[in-house]
Amino acid sequence: MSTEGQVITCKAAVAWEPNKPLVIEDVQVAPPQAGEVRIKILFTALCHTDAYTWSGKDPEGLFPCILGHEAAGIVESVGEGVTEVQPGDHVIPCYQAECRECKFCKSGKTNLCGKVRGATGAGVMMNDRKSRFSINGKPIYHFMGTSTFSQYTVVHDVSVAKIDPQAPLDKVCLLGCGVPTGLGAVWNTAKVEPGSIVAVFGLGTVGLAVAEGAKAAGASRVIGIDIDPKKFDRAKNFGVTEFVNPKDHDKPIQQVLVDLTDGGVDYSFECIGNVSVMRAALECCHKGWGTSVIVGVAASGQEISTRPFQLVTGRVWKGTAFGGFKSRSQVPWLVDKYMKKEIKVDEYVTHNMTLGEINEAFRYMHGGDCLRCVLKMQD
Ligand SMILES: NC(=O)C1=CN([C@@H]2O[C@H](COP(=O)(O)OP(=O)(O)OC[C@H]3O[C@@H](n4cnc5c(N)ncnc54)[C@H](O)[C@@H]3O)[C@@H](O)[C@H]2O)C=CC1
Ligand SMILES: N[C@@H](CCC(=O)N[C@@H](CSC=O)C(=O)NCC(=O)O)C(=O)O
Ligand SMILES: [Zn+2]
Ligand SMILES: [Zn+2]
Repeated sequence: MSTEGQVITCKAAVAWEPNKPLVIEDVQVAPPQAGEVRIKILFTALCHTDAYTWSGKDPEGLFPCILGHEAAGIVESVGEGVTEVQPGDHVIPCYQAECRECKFCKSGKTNLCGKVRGATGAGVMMNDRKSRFSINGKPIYHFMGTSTFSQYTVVHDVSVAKIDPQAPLDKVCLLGCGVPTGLGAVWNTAKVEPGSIVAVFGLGTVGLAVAEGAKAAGASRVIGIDIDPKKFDRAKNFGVTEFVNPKDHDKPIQQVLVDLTDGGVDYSFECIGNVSVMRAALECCHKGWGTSVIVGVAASGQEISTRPFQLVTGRVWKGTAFGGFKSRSQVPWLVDKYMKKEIKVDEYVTHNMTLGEINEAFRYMHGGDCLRCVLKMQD
């Protein structure tokens, strides 16, 4: 029986308050309005950014909300005026929209899109500035324009990437955030050249994807830095050629790296969200040209600092969101690359669980062995 035009009641994990366990609730999901798409979510992974907002440290965090932004599913119904997807299409919801019409999209200089960002940051849909989620009439905020910890979600049409229907959704859900972020930080933001020396701070999913991207770009050395020595063995499979544990050294880690590389690395990537490490990542770069890319998300109130002399003498400090990928245009391309075995995805999935086990899944995520935990969303 078609559910088009009907309110759907389904299960979702609701964050009622910061840091309190998520609660599986029966949630009412309203039909999509003009320019909106309702998606049946089949699989979602957990990302550290979900945990960050849940912790209460995200200045944009609103409660109660439905978190989640790394997922894949099938279009259930579309609102008026939606032309690029239809019911039955396999899709990845994209927290970074791409409208192709706004000043940002037309600039050719960024993957950021301005069309719906104001609404997604306020936890509502652009049309009427209201939520499509409610529990017995009480509105529940959206998150990052995706809210994939729900069996059904409503997103803006500019936030939907249509993908190859043959692609396994329990794997390609990862292409909604962490893996593209690392690959794109190397390919789009830094534009690493063959022969470069690269330093990757933090060997979680994002850092490993940076290493994978650097290897593919022809880097001569990929130095992985992590305080957890358990990370090193696995990282070799993703392209890391050398390991440094800051705990093994008395000197500041930037000095250790400068000494190891005859003056500094060509490119560094901070994939942790720690502002002291961001400084070290900049200062381990080679004088005259070294570029450091901030990928990690630091909490509200945190600030970066360095001596301006570091920049005067030619080092460059950059940041990246979703690895600079244009979501609707390039996520399908990434799925195709995965299908052709040109990029890894399966290797990042270390745990598979269900929506009902989501609190336990977050505990695994914070444990050292987990890269990505994928939740099966439907019963
Ligand atoms: N800019 C963007 O578009 C995106 C940013 N992120 C952010 O990227 C960051 C990394 O994400 P994941 O890889 O999933 O996290 P993760 O927690 O799996 O990996 C972080 C790694 O850093 C290591 N680490 C922690 N403190 C360290 C220190 N002081 N020195 C060296 N290593 C240290 C940990 O042992 C861990 O291996 C998070 O902050 C996340 O929010 C995630 C996705 C997109
Ligand atoms: N609301 C947060 C923003 C955190 C942030 O920087 N998010 C990244 C994506 S992290 C994904 O896992 C991003 O792409 N930012 C660009 C954007 O438009 O949000 C805060 O204020 O700290
Ligand atoms: Zn993420
Ligand atoms: Zn746009």
